[in-house]
Amino acid sequence: MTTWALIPVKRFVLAKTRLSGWLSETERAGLAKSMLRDTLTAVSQAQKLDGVALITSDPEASAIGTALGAVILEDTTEDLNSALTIGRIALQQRYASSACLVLPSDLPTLMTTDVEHILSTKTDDATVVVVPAHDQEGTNALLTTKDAELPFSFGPDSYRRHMNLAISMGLRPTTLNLPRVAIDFDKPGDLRLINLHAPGSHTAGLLSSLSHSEAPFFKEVS
Ligand SMILES: Nc1nc2c(ncn2[C@@H]2O[C@H](COP(=O)(O)OP(=O)(O)OP(=O)(O)O)[C@@H](O)[C@H]2O)c(=O)[nH]1
Ligand SMILES: O=C(O)[C@H](O)COP(=O)(O)O
Repeated sequence: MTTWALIPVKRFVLAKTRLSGWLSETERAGLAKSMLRDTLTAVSQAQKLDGVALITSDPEASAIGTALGAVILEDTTEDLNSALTIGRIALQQRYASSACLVLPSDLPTLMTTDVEHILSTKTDDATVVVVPAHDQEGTNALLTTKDAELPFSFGPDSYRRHMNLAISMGLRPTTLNLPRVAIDFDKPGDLRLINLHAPGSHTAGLLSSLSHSEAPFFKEVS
């Protein structure tokens, strides 16, 4: 089985809108870049992967991806689920990929061993593995295989939706609760988790540089 990771990256100027009440567009873009670097650094070292692809329309994200060894797929849709669907097909056609691990680009505490753990759960050609976000609402990792081509349904409450979709297709999806995969950074309160679990990460460094500013964000969460 040939397994690829597929990481979607939204244009940095549009990133982290849920933090827009606390951080400027420039700060949010910087945060998204740092998180991409952390995520990609962990994923690209996974021995069980045959390749890593980014799907994006952002030139800077493409440059970061290329520098860290990823293949770049162009996002012509600017819609997450459409982009992932196109990306999965492209990986099948160009690289004979038969399993696809989707990971968002905002997992600053992710470690390579977490990726290996998810991949070792793959038992056959009809495997679906879902790792929920720490709020048990989002999907922070989704492994699908060629005989279990779950349609992508990211968006609010996607964890439950992905599980229900898999069950409705007659599949038996596996849920993995992996604390470091579950930590994404969507809301101010998530900052505590990052400082606690990934003190040496690009993301923690960026956040510490921002904390010297007057951003009200840090006052609220400290
Ligand atoms: N290629 C691509 N990636 C996307 C798109 N929308 C979201 N993503 C990526 O999908 C993952 C989850 O993103 P979201 O939670 O929707 O967006 P976010 O920027 O992290 O946060 P919010 O703007 O607050 O929702 C991240 O890796 C995003 O960069 C899209 O339209 N195209
Ligand atoms: O499941 C999803 O759509 C993405 O992971 C986003 O969910 P989030 O709210 O956890 O970022």
